[in-house]
Amino acid sequence: MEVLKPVDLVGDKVVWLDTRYIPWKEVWKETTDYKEVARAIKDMEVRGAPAIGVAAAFGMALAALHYEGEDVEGLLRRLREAKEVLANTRPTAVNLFWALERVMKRAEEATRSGSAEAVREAVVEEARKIQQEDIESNVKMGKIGAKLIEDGDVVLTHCNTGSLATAGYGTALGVIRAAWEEGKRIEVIATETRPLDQGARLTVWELKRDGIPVKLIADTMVGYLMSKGKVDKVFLGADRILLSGHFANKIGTYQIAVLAKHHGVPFYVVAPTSTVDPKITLDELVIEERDPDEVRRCPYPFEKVYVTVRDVEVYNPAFDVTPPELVTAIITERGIAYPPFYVSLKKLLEG
Ligand SMILES: CSC[C@H]1O[C@H](OP(=O)(O)O)[C@H](O)[C@@H]1O
Repeated sequence: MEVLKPVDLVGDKVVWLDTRYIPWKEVWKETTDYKEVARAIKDMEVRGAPAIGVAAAFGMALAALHYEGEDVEGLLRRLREAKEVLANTRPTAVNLFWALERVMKRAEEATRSGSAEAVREAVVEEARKIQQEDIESNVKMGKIGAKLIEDGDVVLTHCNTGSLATAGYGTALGVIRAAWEEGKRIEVIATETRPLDQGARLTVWELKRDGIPVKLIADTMVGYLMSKGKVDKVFLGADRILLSGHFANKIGTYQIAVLAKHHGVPFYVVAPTSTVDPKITLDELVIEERDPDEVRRCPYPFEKVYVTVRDVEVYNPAFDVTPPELVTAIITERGIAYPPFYVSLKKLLEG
């Protein structure tokens, strides 16, 4: 199945697909400037927790490759500046911060060699490893999660968790792809996922390319379809998972989880262990608030079209938090975590 790498490091450039134009057209961009990579993450040209981690790592690679001096201290200063800029793009997906820490740690370890060239090579190598590990974990999660899908299932998914949100193949969509590739005749129900329509624009586009049957619904239709027995299982992604099993994901996830619990529909989260954050507690979890105009307007590139009165006040949290009691299981590349999650997730992290 053809999957896209939404962001890649090609020579000394970062190349990415501006997903805001999908499904109308594929607009590819490139830059040698880490600040431009940061802007692309902030503007959600590159989006999806794993993909923004990979993009941030490649941003650090640009900072290293385009630092002209040969003094190691100067190069480390440049990398710390880049890390700060990239870390200030979006606050919720832990993959971004985990990737930046990993690349910075590798750079500092490489200074023992004393040469700026060794530091540059180490940074590029670590960024590529992060990309490759994400692709490999997507495929492993796909195989593990596909066992939970039966032939004939109708699977609901929310937002976009495919190869436009990861280094390739996808998390929840990776599970759906794997089940399809195993010959299971499934059908997907994709929610539109207002206000930026990642489901209507990206998930539908990906599944159509894969030839996987998909029906698009408005976010408001989930409860009705579950009440009519039209949904067999829910599979969706995550941006940050706590050891308690609480997880942040695209706004609208929590209400789907409540409806799934009420209607006895199994509710599965699919995410690599790099999305689990063992360091913070629930009250430290930051939910990104985005531009109110995203709710007042159509999504890019029709953002000049308002769907309401221009000065209406707005709430625009980009994510919500779902409690563990609403989660059937969490599928990772290391295995499936079942409640109690503070035990099962810890065990998976300890490998
Ligand atoms: C595998 S993507 C995980 C996660 O990231 C998305 O957020 P966004 O589109 O704002 O970057 C969404 O919450 C997905 O479930």
